[in-house]
Amino acid sequence: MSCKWNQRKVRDMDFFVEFSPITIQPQEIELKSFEMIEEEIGNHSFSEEQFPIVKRVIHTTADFELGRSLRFHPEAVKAGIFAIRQGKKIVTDVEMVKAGIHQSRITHFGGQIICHIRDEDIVKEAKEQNITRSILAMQKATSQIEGGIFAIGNAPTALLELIRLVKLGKAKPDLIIGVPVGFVSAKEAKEELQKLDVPYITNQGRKGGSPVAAAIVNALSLMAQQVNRDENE
Ligand SMILES: C/C1=C2N=C(/C=C3N=C(/C(C)=C4\N[C@@](C)([C@@H]5N=C1[C@](C)(CCC(=O)O)[C@H]5CC(=O)O)[C@@](C)(CC(=O)O)[C@@H]4CCC(=O)O)[C@@](C)(CC(=O)O)[C@@H]\3CCC(=O)O)C(C)(C)[C@@H]/2CCC(=O)O
Repeated sequence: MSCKWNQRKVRDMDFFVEFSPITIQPQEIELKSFEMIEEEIGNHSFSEEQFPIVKRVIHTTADFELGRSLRFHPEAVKAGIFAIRQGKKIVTDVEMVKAGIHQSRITHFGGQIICHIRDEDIVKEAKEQNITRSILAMQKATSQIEGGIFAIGNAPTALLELIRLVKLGKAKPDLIIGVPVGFVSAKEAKEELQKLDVPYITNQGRKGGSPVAAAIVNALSLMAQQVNRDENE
């Protein structure tokens, strides 16, 4: 499908929506969405490499304020793309993040997505210790893998524990995607993350969530694929 063809289709979208919504192709809907996001976002200071991630988060949430609240460590995008292309593991805090990640784009590079929140040992130990499963799941993941991408979209305690483990030298992630949502400790955990000298992608404030974390990984995996294509040309 050529680019010109796509652009014409997008311009013709109003016609399709009005007269024949059933004929709209999924790709066309996504293209139209991204066109609308670019039109509506206005001035911003995100770099060329950061902007595709911002756009995908807005696309997922329809929330410009959330998109604009994203914050990037200067090395974050490069580190994320590199880790995916190296087939590094992706650790998620909850199953919702794992489910939202475009799996084949990760496995294509030899990568794997891991989530320990439902592991029997984690459930049992959390009850015994009376602490969150999220904390224990992070401890388990960091004890088993070197580097990797940690994508946290739900649990503030997962992010706080990961930060603690990094500070102790017990974890050295290639990238931390820290966008937990909510009222208790979510905002504060993200502020702490921005003090670390580890590549991170986060946002300011209470907003976030599993779809946001998954969207960020998906944007990075698309970019990793593009780098591969560019190198093979
Ligand atoms: C405090 C927690 C919050 N959870 C939120 C929102 C959602 N959580 C869903 C589900 C199904 C799960 N949440 C747990 C991770 C569970 N949630 C918590 C904890 C109590 C503590 C986490 C923390 O403070 O860091 C956490 C339990 C734990 O021991 O870690 C989950 C494990 C609960 C469970 O089933 O036992 C579970 C994840 C299960 C899995 O992946 O297998 C929701 C889908 C619930 C819903 O809305 O129906 C939802 C998902 C939101 C998202 O985008 O991910 C909050 C609101 C974020 C809240 C944290 C903030 C707050 O309360 O202020």
